[in-house]
Amino acid sequence: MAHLQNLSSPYFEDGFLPSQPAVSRLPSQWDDWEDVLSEAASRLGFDLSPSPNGIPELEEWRDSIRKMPLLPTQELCNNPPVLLRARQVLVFLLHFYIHSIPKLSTTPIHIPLPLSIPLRAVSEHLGLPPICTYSDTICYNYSISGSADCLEDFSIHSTFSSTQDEVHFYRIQVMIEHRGTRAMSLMKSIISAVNDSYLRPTSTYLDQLANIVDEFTEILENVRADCDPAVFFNRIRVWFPGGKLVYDLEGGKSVEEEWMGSSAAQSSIIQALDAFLGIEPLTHKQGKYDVQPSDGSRMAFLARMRLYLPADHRAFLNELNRFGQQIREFILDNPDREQAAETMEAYNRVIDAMRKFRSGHIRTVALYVTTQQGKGGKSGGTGGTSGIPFLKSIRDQTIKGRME
Ligand code: HEM
Repeated sequence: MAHLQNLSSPYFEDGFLPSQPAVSRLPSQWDDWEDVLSEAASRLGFDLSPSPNGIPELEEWRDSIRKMPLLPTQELCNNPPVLLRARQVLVFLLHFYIHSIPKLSTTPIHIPLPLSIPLRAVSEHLGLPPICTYSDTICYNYSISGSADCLEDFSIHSTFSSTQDEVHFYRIQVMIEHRGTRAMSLMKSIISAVNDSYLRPTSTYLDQLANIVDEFTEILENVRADCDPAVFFNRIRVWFPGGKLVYDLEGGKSVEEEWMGSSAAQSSIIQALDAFLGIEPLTHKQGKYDVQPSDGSRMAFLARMRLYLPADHRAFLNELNRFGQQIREFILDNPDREQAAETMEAYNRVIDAMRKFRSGHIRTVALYVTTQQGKGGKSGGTGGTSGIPFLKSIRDQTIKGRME
């Protein structure tokens, strides 16, 4: 059997959170960005929410973006924690900018040079699109104080709405990614056991992996403790969507691009589980609920969401996906049928845990999105999907991954 996986990958040790978390403020050279961001949070966060008419009185704030000096990015690229904060500040400025503009016509929004140029340079360096992603709201937006045992140990650097609800919403996701580190190290042990053709340790580690996914479900359901569904729906998620944007470039040029918004569908740890279990051909298969951008390109939603992960994560997940096919064959074709049956049971427990996670997630979306829509909001997910019907289709595909 081919040994496909490079076990020295740092993702098996550190998970997908950066090994050095982002700093909470950029050095003074980039004060212009930080100051305009603080200004946005204080003006936009507390009592204003974006509406179809935008927030015309914030024209003055938007003008300060246009008048910012064009700051350099070269030095940022040599200092990862500072680079990650720069990326996060720039995408938050971008989303404050685009979602505060009155949407009176369908004309794409121009992103002014002082924002567009550094944002595109930093994004290119990280292999991320020039739009807000899950990495920005979650992975580059926290620091740990304490032992990381409880949500309060995670400090969140920036929010759109300046609400505690948004802080809690982000903390839930940071904690899942943080616990994901243990999932990644178990995946490494399983790959190693499979490479050595050991069935028994494979079962033990699969059982432990199922427990971690169960823990994800518990953490997810705790979102209700401190994030009010109406606040989430009306004041938080409204900042996440992407759109068709025209990024100004030097020399009077510009480029028009369409990007989807930030969604936890861009979580590397959940994508890693699908890849590792070999169920990507099911969950990443094109289906009737996949949203497609207006450029005519067709792709399954979760496969498209992978394009919103940092380039290094994408490359790693593609490799992990090849292992996923291998673990299924290892169990199905193993000559030791008795022990293989036990391992299959353990594998199915992980699939069941993923199903439970996705069912818990659907209940959460029903409360935070569907119920709120009934109160007059706009439908669908921030990634542009139909929401529940799409999520149910992914959950049902997950169950098909069970081995008999
Ligand atoms: C208030 C809480 C949440 C709401 C309202 C919510 C909403 C949604 C929606 C509407 C989608 C569909 C895709 C889109 O259009 O964006 C989605 C997808 C997804 N969300 Fe959430 N979400 C929440 C919390 C979480 C958390 C804490 C996680 C954990 C990392 C998570 C993980 C995912 C994943 C992995 C997908 C892709 C579908 C799948 O793999 O099953 N979500 N979410």
